[in-house]
Amino acid sequence: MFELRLLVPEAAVEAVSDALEALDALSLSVEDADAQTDAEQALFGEPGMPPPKDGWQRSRVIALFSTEPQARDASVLLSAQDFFSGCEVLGVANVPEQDWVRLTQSQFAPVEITPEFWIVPTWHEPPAQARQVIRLDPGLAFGTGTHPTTRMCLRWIASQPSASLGRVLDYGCGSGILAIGAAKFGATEVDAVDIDPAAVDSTRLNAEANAVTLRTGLPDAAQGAYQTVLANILATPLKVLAPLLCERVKPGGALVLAGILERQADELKLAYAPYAALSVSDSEEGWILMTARL
Ligand SMILES: C[S@@+](CC[C@H](N)C(=O)[O-])C[C@H]1O[C@@H](n2cnc3c(N)ncnc32)[C@H](O)[C@@H]1O
Repeated sequence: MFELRLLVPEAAVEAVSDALEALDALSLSVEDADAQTDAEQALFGEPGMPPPKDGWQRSRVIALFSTEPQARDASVLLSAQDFFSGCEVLGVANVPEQDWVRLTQSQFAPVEITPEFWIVPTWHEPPAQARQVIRLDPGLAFGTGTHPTTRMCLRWIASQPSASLGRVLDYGCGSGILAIGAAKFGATEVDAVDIDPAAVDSTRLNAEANAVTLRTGLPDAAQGAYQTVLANILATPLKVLAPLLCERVKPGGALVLAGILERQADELKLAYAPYAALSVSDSEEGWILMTARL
C-alpha cells in the first residue's frame, strides 16, 4: 500500500476528499494539521451549542492506494485542478505491512474499576484478582470504561450495598456498559435507553455477550419509577432533562449523574434544585459524579 499525503486548507477539504474518492483511493483520513501546536483550535461544542468553527484551518489529508503509480497519478491529477490551489503535496510513502487487527487490539487493555471489578476486551484474559468482569470490545457506541465519567458511574454501582440497586434506568446507555454493570451488581430489572439507535443495538449485543437481561430502546421505553437512575451524558442535556430524570426516580431512590466538569457543579445543582439536592460524590481528571437521594 502507498499513501498520498496532502496539506489542505479548510475551504478545499471537501473538494479534495471527493476527488480522491473518485480517483479510487481505498481510504481517506483527515487530521488536524495543527494538532498539538500553538495554532490548534478546539472544534467541539456541547450538544445544542454551535461549534466554534466548521472545520480545521489546515487539514492533513491522507489517501491510501494499492500501488505507487496510482498514488502518484492522483497527486498529478489533483495538482492540475483549480480547487487545489493553496493545497500542498507532502509526498507519497510506502505503508509497511502490519497486523492491523493486533495493533488496534493492543491499544485496549483491561480497565480496572475496583481491584475486583474489571472491563475486559474479549481478546484478553481477565486479571487473576477480577471477581466481576464486563466483557466489552470497542465499538461504535461510547462506553468502554476508558473514560473517567464511565468509570465513576461503575465505581458508584460497585460500591452500593448488595440488593440496593433495585429497578435501574440507564438513560443515555451508549454501549450499555452501566446497564450491564448494574445487572451484574444485583439490579432486579434494568432498562437501557438512548436517542441513538446504533447505541441501542450495541447495548443489546453487549448484554447478550455478557449473559445479562436488559430491556433496551429509545428514551420513550423508560416507563414507571426506578430505584436507581443513571445518566452519563453532558451538562447541557442533563440540565434540560432534569424534570424528566427526577420524575423517573422513586421516592428514596438514587439519581446518579455524570458527564459534568468540576466547574459545572453549581449550574447543575441549580437546575436540579426544584427536584433534588445534588452533591458531588466523586471526581476524576476534572470530571465529577453528582448524586442525590430523592
Ligand atoms: C457519554 S455517552 C455515555 C455512555 C455510557 N452510558 C457510559 O457511561 O459510558 C452518552 C450517551 O447519551 C446519549 N444521549 C445524548 N443525549 C441524550 C438524550 N437527550 N436522551 C437520551 N440519550 C442521550 C448519547 O447518544 C450517548 O450514547
